[in-house]
Amino acid sequence: MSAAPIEVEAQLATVLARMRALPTEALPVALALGRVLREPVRARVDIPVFDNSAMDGFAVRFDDLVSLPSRLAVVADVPAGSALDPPLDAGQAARIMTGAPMPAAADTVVPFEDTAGGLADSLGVVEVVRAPAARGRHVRRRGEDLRAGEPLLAPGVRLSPLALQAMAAAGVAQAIVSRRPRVAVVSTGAELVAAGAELRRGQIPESNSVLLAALAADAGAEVVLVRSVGDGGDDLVAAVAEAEAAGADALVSTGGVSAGAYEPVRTALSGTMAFTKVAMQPGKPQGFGETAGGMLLFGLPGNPVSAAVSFEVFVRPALQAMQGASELARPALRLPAAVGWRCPPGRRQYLPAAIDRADPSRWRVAPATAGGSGSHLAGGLAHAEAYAVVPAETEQVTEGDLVDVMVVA
Ligand SMILES: Nc1nc2c(c(=O)[nH]1)N[C@H]1C(S)=C(S)[C@@H](COP(=O)(O)OP(=O)(O)OC[C@H]3O[C@@H](n4cnc5c(N)ncnc54)[C@H](O)[C@@H]3O)O[C@H]1N2
Ligand code: MOO
Repeated sequence: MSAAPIEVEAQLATVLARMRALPTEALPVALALGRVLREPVRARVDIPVFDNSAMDGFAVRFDDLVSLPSRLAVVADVPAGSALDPPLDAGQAARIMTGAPMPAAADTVVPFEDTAGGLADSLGVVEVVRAPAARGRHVRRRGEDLRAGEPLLAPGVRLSPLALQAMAAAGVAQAIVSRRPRVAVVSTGAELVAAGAELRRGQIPESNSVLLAALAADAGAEVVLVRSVGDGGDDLVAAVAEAEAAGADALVSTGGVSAGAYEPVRTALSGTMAFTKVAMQPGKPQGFGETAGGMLLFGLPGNPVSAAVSFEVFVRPALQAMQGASELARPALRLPAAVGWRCPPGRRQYLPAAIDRADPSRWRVAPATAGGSGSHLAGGLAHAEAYAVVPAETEQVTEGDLVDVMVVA
């Protein structure tokens, strides 16, 4: 562990170089939320599908409204879903509802509100009292949003509820998406007991597996195994075998990668993982490798904040790449610091942070805890929604300095 630490980008490049895209699967659009699209989607139908009314009222010929009030004979009734296309002569109108197809003979819609009788007196003769501003008013044109065959979504997009709606509206029934990465989470440490259990001296609640399983699921993964093992390497090796048997694409462990006497990951997995010091705080010791069977191994440091930051910096981009996502990074902002804080010398700082939104036109970033950047300050994560990312050369952030912010919530 005496070699000089390597840059974050160098370690990330090592990780990403090993990534292979997972297989694809076809899913009904309604089940594709959060999946990464792997094939382009084109509209199958026009949006709107046909010229239709934007208002409840009357489909008319604009030329019939040159002098007001204008009395027109209502010769048809066209509800939404109707296939009718009633012919209209001069002086005739059709009652029409929002979303119903425009009669080919009409060019404009007059809402009920602009007639003398309104809905109550709408099947007989309509007296138009206010004219639409122009021909075509209140008519939604076929294909004005999107035409059948036009591109709708590109591969690499993670499907949001809005994107799913657009697909369905364009008549697309299924999406070709990435299979979810299968992730196993293994905490190591003899001191760890399940949260809520009685603690004897030396023991602490196990929290990293909760964190990492949630982060993995949030990154689109299926968590196939969660284990907490002691410091004996055998249990860890058994957990690795169990993860492979469960078909895991990646195993994310925490703890046991630094310089102590009992480091199960470093010792038991030394043949399959490389251990590195990375110039970041927290998250300095990192392990990464791959089993003979092709399961990726991420050996993250055990300190809770170190585990959280390491996941963001290395594991999340890797899971994104496996899914074929075009965007590997979290959204980034540059915000002024609300207060000053100290930074570790020579290591890029990832400080759990909260965003002060009091002034909507000037968000500011502040440390999530008063305690600063200690990697053991798990309680501070309760209020963290971002990391302030400060270059290795910076020793002090001063109030008002612009800081890079990685938004994670
Ligand atoms: N002599 C040195 N000691 C340490 C170095 C070093 O360079 N030289 N690096 C320090 C840094 S930086 C970190 S980070 C840690 C990483 O240590 P490990 O990855 O080996 O992790 P552990 O020692 O097992 O645990 C560290 C810390 O985190 C707590 N922990 C671990 N797992 C969990 C869990 N699942 N849930 C909650 N808390 C957990 C554990 O109790 C320890 O307090 O090493 C430094 N030491
Ligand atoms: O790298 Mo450790 O993660 O500083 O606490």
